[in-house]
Amino acid sequence: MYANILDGRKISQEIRKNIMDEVHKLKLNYGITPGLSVIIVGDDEASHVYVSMKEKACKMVGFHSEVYKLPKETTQDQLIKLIDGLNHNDKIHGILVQLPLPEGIDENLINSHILPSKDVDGFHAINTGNLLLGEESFIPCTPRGIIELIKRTGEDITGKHAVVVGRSNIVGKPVGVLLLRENMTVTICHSKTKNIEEHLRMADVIVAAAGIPELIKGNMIKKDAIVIDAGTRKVGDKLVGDVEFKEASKVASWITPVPGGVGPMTIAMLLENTLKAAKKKCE
Ligand SMILES: Nc1nc(=O)c2c([nH]1)NC[C@@H]1CN(c3ccc(C(=O)N[C@@H](CCC(=O)O)C(=O)O)cc3)C=[N+]21
Repeated sequence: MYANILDGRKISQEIRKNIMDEVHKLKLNYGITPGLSVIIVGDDEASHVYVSMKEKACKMVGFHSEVYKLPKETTQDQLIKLIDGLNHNDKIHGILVQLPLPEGIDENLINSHILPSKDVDGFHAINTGNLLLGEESFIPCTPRGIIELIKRTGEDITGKHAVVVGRSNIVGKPVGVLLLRENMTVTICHSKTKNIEEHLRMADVIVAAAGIPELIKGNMIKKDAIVIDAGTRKVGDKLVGDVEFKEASKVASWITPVPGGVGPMTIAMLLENTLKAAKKKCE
């Protein structure tokens, strides 16, 4: 094993500890307890696991947490009514609708009903637009977590080449914008890219967000690259990333494990975004 491990579990614990202290101060000085509502529709097993992890994380840092578990037959109108109520609820500072939503529900439409100031996922068009413009906004949790991990390497990435694999609205696109903000040269590859391997071999930083288990092999990675793996898929009873970890860790300088890398950071950033939303109340 050559690479250094970017331990997302450990880093997220540090972040959570800081959040706990901040929550304590917020309660003491302003009587505010940060509140997060998570809405989940349908019975996708993995989604329910993620949502209970979020709920647990909220409780651990002293947030008020509400989870709305709705049946898969829930209509768009019912969802919008629930969101409207939460928009007006002073106890709730952050609202998150777990994705993916069942077929027939328009995710962008649903997200557009969340008040931008409570949109802790950063998926509302206003936050997405402000991110692109470089204005103050809520930044999506996984991309934020990825940048945080890259910063923790201590390496200077200015002017270096980042290759993102995946162009989703949740990870690929926003992380591309954030890497650009860090002054990297950014290539975004996707399922239609003709020569992914060629791009990958030039990368100083690889962000894998394709959702294809072990798509990226060790021989596609430049020596001493930083490799961030945002893929998580269950293969049998094992959680597998987009990177073939064993081979990749022989060439990369830094690498994230799956599990224990990007996943825990996503949740830590959700807590940070919710804390930020609550703090806005004391300005
Ligand atoms: N509106 C919305 N916001 C999201 O942030 C969102 C979403 N929808 N839909 C699904 C994805 C996925 N996601 C993860 C969060 C934590 C882990 C995580 O902590 N994973 C653990 C392992 C978990 C396990 O054991 O299954 C790890 O990587 O160590 C993974 C995935 C948030 N997402």
